[in-house]
Amino acid sequence: MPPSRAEAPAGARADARLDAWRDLPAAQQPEWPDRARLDAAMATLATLPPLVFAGECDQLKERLGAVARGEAFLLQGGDCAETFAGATADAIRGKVKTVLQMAVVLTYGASVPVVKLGRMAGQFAKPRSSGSETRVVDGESVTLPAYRGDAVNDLAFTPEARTPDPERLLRVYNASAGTLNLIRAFTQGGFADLRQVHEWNRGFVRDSGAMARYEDMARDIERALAFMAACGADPREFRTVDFYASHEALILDYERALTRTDSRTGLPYDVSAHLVWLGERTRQLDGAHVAFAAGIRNPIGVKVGPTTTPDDALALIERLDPDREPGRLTFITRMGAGRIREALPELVAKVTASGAQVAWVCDPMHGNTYESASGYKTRRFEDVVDEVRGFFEVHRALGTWPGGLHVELTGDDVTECTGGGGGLADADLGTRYETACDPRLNHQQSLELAFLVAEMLAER
Ligand SMILES: O=C[C@H](O)[C@H](O)COP(=O)(O)O
Ligand SMILES: C=C(OP(=O)(O)O)C(=O)O
Ligand SMILES: [Mn+2]
Repeated sequence: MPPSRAEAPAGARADARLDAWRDLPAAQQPEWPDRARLDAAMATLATLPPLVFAGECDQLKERLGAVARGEAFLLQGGDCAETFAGATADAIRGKVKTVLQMAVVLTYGASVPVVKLGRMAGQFAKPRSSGSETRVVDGESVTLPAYRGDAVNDLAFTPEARTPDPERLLRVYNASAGTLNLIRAFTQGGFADLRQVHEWNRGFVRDSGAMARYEDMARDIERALAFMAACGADPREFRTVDFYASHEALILDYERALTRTDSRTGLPYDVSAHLVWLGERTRQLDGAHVAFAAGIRNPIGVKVGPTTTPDDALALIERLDPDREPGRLTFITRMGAGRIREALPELVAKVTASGAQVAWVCDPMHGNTYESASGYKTRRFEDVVDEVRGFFEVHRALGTWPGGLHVELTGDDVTECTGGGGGLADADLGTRYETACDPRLNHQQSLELAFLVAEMLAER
């Protein structure tokens, strides 16, 4: 049926808003060699089914509203950069399992629901500090375009691999669809059963010497489960979990091609993920990314680094959440362990004083990256923990809610971050350094962080 005359102008207005970013400066966009091929790939994407349903985005928004009110805690985790080769059943299972294991421990510590959100099923594009990379190859200095994620080019250091290829964006769609399908199967099909997840945690604490100090908490969780069962809680209630998908909305052509009108409400949603976030490098108030995010109805995250002023934060709220909708806006702070205690208080205090209710989430990874003596990009587990501790201290002093944790992690036993109970040293980094971009916490470090944060939550 053709749209009624009354509806047509509204639709046209909505489209104009969704495309307003095209006239603005867009940071960190690939230099596609052939615009026509990009347009053809985007035309194909625009015909493909949504990856998520707008109603699910609304449900996540509601839950993030609870996070903002201090009634829930957010756990957001996954790779820095997903890769096509890494979208295997084992790797996906490992990440889902790690997030679920962490969530059980955090739920116990927080005594509120934990919202589970993967940096998964779409996290294929990366902003970079430099647009190019120089290496010495066969004694000669060679400079090529930087790797910008599998969405854009390939990690191999050759001119062919590093040339941006827009057809990769169709592979992003396919890899995201496959990943999301398996996540849904795992989390709805019995893999996520609370008793099973707890058994994994118990086994892990028992078998890993480094985790022995958490045995008491594991036993307490066991008792809580037995108590619930004794009270007659229906075990079927604990067989499934809601698990959402998120990624950085970096490549705006891709995000726009997957933006659709919700058939129920007529409102636009970016159906490439439940939540999308803007990065520290792309959150300019007059830039294309903020304009794009302003036009969609998904819950939105914004990374905020140590140079963010309270005025920046208030202006972001005005642009992205003018109606002060609960759960619409999450600030993901990434200050660095050395800066958080000075940089965060004024930001939180002024945003709170303005009456805006945002969710505050701690990314303790991106402010703590450095190059190790052995030449690997790494992070110290102790710095990660210290930043989270600073985050809790600041919120405690202000009487605000430390709403969640955003971490780069994998379920594999990689050696990318140093420290933790396993005592991973600088010299160990080369043993299994597999990330395509930033160093991730491995399975053990992730669980250890969850137990430590559960203690911080319980102390509140
Ligand atoms: O994941 C975040 C960024 O893409 C990453 O930290 C940038 O890393 P770079 O400084 O190596 O470009
Ligand atoms: C690019 C990232 O972070 P930030 O924008 O905070 O640097 C990231 O989350 O991988
Ligand atoms: Mn990263």
